[in-house]
Amino acid sequence: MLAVEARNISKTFISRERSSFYRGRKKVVEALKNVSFEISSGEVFGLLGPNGAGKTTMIKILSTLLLPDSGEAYVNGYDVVREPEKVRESIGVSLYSDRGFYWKLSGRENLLYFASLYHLEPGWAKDRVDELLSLLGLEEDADRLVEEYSTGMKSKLNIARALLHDPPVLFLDEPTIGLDPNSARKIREIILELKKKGKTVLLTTHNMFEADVLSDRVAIINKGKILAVGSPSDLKRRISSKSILEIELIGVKDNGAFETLRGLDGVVSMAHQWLDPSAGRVDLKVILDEKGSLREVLEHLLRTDNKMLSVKSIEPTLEDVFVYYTGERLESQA
Ligand SMILES: Nc1ncnc2c1ncn2[C@@H]1O[C@H](COP(=O)(O)OP(=O)(O)OP(=O)(O)O)[C@@H](O)[C@H]1O
Repeated sequence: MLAVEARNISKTFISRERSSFYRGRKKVVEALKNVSFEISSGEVFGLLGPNGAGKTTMIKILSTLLLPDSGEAYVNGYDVVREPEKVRESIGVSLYSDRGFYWKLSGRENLLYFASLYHLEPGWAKDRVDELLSLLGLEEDADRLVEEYSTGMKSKLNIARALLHDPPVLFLDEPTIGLDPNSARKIREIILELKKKGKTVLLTTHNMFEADVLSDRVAIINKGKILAVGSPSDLKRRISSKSILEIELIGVKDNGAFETLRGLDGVVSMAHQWLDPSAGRVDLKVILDEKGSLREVLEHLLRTDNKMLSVKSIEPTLEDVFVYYTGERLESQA
């Protein structure tokens, strides 16, 4: 059975820029362009893409918080536009941008308050809150004020709130962003625990490791378009006949030092990331097909006046799949 179905969803935002120079200039952003995908019941599905790719917009549409301009979407079989109440009963949502807790209440009091908003029967709600505090590992901090919570604790509380009414489908927007490695690992364990309980999870992330370890299937999204969908191993297999080089350079003045590589025979895609702009340190990924030559790439780079710190031939990761399809890195560039 399909838990989520999106068919040709498009969404454009029109806003006014507020810069003093271009006061009121109209800005049009096509956040989603004909996006389609399906998620089976019980699946963990990752939407992987960089900042601004359209991931949160997609989650907001599926959560009935935003209306699509065109296209159709169904959650748990219900139409997000025509049956929003039924959709809301079926989902738990944890949006990165909106934690919205009451800081002067404890974690437990917050959950009990939100349970009352969901009209959960008070006796049942108390047990449910205890169960969720334990699932999320928040028992010890349950009676502290939320204003004293760390970012990780607030993220866990956010997921607990999404689970209060025991919905079959969960939408988690960047569930581990800004967390220390331990808290991030804990959240990932919780997501896998939820999968074991039969929940369907749609998570958005710009972290390829997270998408890889958690998702049954991943959709790679960039600039409002889905570029590829498949299991992490499927996606990596699509580029397994290519050679992926990771080259670290120092003393690079500008992109011109490596951009000309694109013209070399056999270079199918490449993307860079500035590691330390003041020292000109750049991490460069180059994807070659069978016509490409490592020697030619290195000779080309040595002709410029930067230094090569390391060259590695690596196994494909989801980030390389992203580079292959977009010619960009997933992480932000300087
Ligand atoms: N309410 C809005 N008004 C105008 N533009 C918007 C609005 N919401 C989103 N956008 C724009 O739509 C695009 C997609 O944004 P969205 O938040 O969906 O991306 P994202 O993939 O979730 O990235 P991030 O992780 O940075 O939130 C961006 O260019 C964003 O600036």
